[in-house]
Amino acid sequence: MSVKQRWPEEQRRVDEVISIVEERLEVVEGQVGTLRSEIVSIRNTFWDDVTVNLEDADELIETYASMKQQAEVMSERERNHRHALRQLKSLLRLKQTPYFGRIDFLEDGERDHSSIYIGTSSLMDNSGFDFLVYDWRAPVSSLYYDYGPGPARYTTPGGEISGMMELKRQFIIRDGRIRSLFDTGVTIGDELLQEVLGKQSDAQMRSIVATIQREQNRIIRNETARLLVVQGAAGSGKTSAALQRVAYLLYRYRETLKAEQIVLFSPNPMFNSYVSTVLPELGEENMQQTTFQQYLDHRLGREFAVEDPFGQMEYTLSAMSEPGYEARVAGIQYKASAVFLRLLDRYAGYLSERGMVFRDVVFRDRVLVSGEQLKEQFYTLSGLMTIPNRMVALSEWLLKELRRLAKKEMNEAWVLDEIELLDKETYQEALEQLHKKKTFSADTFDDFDREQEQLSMMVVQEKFKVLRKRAKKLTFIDAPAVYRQLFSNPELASLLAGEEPLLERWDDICSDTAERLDRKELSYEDATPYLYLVERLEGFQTNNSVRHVFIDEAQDYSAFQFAVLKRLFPRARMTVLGDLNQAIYAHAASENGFAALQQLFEAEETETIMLTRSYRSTREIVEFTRGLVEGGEAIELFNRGGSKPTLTQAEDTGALHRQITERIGQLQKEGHRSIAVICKTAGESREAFAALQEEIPSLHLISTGTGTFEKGVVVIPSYLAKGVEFDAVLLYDVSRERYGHESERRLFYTACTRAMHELHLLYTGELTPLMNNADPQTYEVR
Ligand SMILES: Nc1ncnc2c1ncn2[C@@H]1O[C@H](COP(=O)(O)OP(=O)(O)OP(=O)(O)O)[C@@H](O)[C@H]1O
Repeated sequence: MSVKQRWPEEQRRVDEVISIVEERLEVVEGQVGTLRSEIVSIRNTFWDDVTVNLEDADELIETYASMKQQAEVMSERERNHRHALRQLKSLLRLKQTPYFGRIDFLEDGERDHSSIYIGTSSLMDNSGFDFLVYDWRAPVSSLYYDYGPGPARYTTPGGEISGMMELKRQFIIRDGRIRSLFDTGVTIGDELLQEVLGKQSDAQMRSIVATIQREQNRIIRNETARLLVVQGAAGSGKTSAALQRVAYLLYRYRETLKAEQIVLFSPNPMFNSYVSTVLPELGEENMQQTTFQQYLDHRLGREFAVEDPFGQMEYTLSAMSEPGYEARVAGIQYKASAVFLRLLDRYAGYLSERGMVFRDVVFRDRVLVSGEQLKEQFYTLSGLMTIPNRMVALSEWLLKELRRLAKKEMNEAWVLDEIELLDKETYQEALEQLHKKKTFSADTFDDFDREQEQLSMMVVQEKFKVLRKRAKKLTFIDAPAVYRQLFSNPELASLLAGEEPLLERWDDICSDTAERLDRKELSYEDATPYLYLVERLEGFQTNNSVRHVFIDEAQDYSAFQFAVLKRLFPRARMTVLGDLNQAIYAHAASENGFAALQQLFEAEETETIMLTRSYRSTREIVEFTRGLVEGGEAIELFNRGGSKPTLTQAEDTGALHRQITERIGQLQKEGHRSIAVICKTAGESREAFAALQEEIPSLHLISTGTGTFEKGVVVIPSYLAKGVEFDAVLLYDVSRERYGHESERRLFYTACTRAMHELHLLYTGELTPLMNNADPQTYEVR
């Protein structure tokens, strides 16, 4: 029987499942309603049911027990309510699309095959014994992703099960109706994928559970690696695989792993909003999402104005003719490298013996304990102790000193003045304390002196509070000066450099760095090395509750960033996803792939998975874009046809804008919903926006401050388009003037690879040399 003839039979099953879903929905809706009113009622009558009596200790205990009991009842109801709501949402999803796949599997040793239907969550039949739908994350479901018809096997907690897959069927079901049905011979048939990929993009990323590819499934279900490195071409599904992996882990370890124990580091806040719907769509809570910059701001933002990566990017892209440009770029590369990391490690070793810089402890413009004294004391502590342990010991020493100095301070004139200014209550309080201590008696003739002493001590202690607090927080370490020392003492720097010579332009880098530090500015390239040094001195901050860290766009991370993250999350496994062809930051030029990261883990703890096939863009777009980068021929394309990218030369800027406006109008007519005009920098984006806005009133300008991903027509700087995609992309002015440097190749490639269905390049004047290696057959000149 052909697959089409199977259609009515399959639709009948869909109907049956949906009617069961509807029955369940009715029950769960009732439960949700009842629980909700119970919670409201408990909230309203909370105090009625609590016996409040605060008269004596016994009554107090009883009151406490009664409140606790009431609170427990409440939290149990709330838990049940949350659970019922989850069930409700999952049933609502099943009602629309109960499943997307079916496999018939004959297990070895069995006579009959079982039909396994796979959907976004499990559904049991009314007997409670059989699954009408299996969750896509169940062990048996991996058969669907890993095999086509033929011998197949899967792993369960109890061992491996093998057998024969007799059928593999895919469905597109919407609103309870089967829209398409395919039987496939190979792993996940191309037809379904064609259909999914051919669609217009959304403002938010979609889940890919119905069409996960075999190599992506290896990423999603990996449970062995401590460090899982995914290197994949643009559009190969790295982010998608990462998000489905989060959903998988939450399912697989549902007893022990909570969403807040998973952190995703993304390239920018807009990207966070772009991916934030995938997990809820799969019925899971979102993991924590952040950016590395947010972490830097949190750690260093109080002390410095910390430059963000986009500030640095704008500089590297637009300040080429400024004096000092080359030196700064060389500095950016050096300061991100493993060589500089080793230098800082050696510096920490050096500081262990000499060269630490401490701040004076100042009180009322007087130095109470000088930085020199602290330094002397620090180096009397045993060198066998780590620096952070010595700092703790130093802090204890300082606290003792402060106690001693406080006594001395009591005799200072300012203390008397302060006492006179004390208000009545404070005065009274001090006397009461004195009574309590029983040092004050009516018949002693030195009562006045004691009273004065007590008051003086109180005044001084109060003023010293802040000094003690600072001592505990180790603020006596002058970390900016320690870091600055490296850039103001050339002998020290070359001593530490050892056999790994410093840059030729070291002097320029030094003056630039020192000047910025003096202005309380921390450039992006200095921020993480500085933080790393601080942590080497104070001890690494750790977060022990996080179990999984995901780093997307990892090619943009430096050796330092990885080192900090590894130490920050000592109990976490890491999943790191990146594409070296999209390494757009200046520092990446000197980096050797993910080598710096891999060095942080044992080789046997690390697994690497390559994704070579690009799913985002049409065949024509991939044929063009892969010609732009070295090694691009290794990128495989998914055979989804479209039109060739176009290249148009405009006579002047006015003509360029007219062309873009026309092209956008046409694309909109063709039904494309998300269209991006990608410019190189923020400045260029503003120019383009100003020129195009009048003709295209719905145009949005995206800048670093944009927090949510916008649908529609947008103008966006290239580096912010990272990780996201659009139905159609227009590259604004691909002239030699804009993209004249080899160092911009990866940025250019990244911008072009954002296009799903249409890519148009426009320019004025001379064409960028970055197009030189593109095969002219792969694009159309218009
Ligand atoms: N197995 C799949 N089934 C359906 N769609 C997929 C699949 N894999 C990837 N895609 C789609 O391909 C597009 C690119 O995916 P994604 O953004 O995850 O790739 P990426 O490797 O992170 O890309 P980039 O590095 O260029 O940002 C998305 O639209 C995604 O939905």
